[in-house]
Amino acid sequence: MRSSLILVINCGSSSIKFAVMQPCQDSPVLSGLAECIGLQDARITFKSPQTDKKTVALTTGDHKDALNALVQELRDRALIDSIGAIGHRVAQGGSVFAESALITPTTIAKIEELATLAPLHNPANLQGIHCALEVFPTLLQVAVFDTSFHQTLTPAAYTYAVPHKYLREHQVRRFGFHGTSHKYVANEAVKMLGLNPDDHGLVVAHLGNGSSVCAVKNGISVDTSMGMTPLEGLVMGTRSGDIDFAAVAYIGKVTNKSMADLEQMLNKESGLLGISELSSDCRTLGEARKAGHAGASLAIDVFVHRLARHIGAHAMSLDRLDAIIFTGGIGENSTLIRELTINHLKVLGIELDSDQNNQLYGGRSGVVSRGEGPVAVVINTNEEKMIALDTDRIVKRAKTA
Ligand SMILES: Nc1ncnc2c1ncn2[C@@H]1O[C@H](COP(=O)(O)OP(=O)(O)O)[C@@H](O)[C@H]1O
Ligand SMILES: CC(=O)OP(=O)(O)O
Ligand SMILES: [Mg+2]
Repeated sequence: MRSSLILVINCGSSSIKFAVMQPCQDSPVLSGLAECIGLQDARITFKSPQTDKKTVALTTGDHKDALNALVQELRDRALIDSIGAIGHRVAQGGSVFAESALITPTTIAKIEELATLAPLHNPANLQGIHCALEVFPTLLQVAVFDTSFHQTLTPAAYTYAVPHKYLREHQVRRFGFHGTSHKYVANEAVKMLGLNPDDHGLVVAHLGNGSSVCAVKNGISVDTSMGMTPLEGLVMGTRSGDIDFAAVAYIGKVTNKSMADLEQMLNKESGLLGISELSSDCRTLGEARKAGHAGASLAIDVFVHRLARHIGAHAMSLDRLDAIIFTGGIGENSTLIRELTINHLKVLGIELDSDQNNQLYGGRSGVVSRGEGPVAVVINTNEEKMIALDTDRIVKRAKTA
């Protein structure tokens, strides 16, 4: 397996996910999660199918420190020489990148230009790219964009109702995110449910720290809830999702907050965390709700209400509705969020199968509804596999060009 492994890097601002993949396999040979990047107690945890979890404290806690710890682990496991290429998740590819791209100085310059359109994500993604170029200077590297899958949105779906010159002159439009995940689970759903690849309609709910809904018609994204940046749409861990801009302007006026403060408030202090005044983590909120915490209860109710509303709205962008798919950390594991959401979907003819729902978490997928109508399904996403496959394809193309 010499030089046949792909290192997948998904760099966030405070965490980095790594996976060492064989492109055609579902499970990683090694996975890693660096947490609390930039903070004092930064650490990295490694997992492989053969060994127990191993956690190492990071010295400086920055992105480069985490990558160096990963390199050491790859050396210790004699995997370092088998890494043939690196795939990076990049959130915002704008209208520039309709597909994954080989990382070159031009690609980096374009990703830098697009950073204002995904301020929480692209700068962190770029840090990962720069560090990886330093640490692995001889390997080909590929950027895989969240936005590529949504390049099929029509102008009706991506245009904001603001003066058109802002789209013409400044690219102000909806792009959508989580495309790698939406594409993967939609494809899995077609296989799992035996749907016709040329005649199906799905609504995918990717629910993680960032969450979005996508309407997929015959394998193609036709609508999605995130917009120009990953702030629009659903309620998220710390992001508000949809909000009346006049409400934000009013908050700015009564608190003297600047535009930058307001952006920070909507991205980092809102969502589940902002409503509950407790946590952004759905697990913590589920437990607190059971214990009678009013803020946690309200946060979950608002999350579910918004999610059900977006699922219903996205169904209207399809010609037929075969299935609603739950994926991402919350979608795959929270039986509570699925139960509450499916109970909101009666108008669509979807009825919860409680027994099935309560059994699907921790990596198990399947149908969680009953009856004749569209089905509700849990499918585990695998962005790492998609990134590895695309990286492999782009690198092979570059080598034969
Ligand atoms: N067993 C669980 N029950 C409920 N929520 C869970 C469970 N496991 C993970 N989650 C939630 O999933 C979310 C993180 O999802 P994930 O997809 O890993 O995030 P990211 O967007 O960072 O990739 C958190 O809100 C976490 O609480
Ligand atoms: C685009 C986005 O929201 O990504 P994440 O879920 O990783 O925050
Ligand atoms: Mg995610």
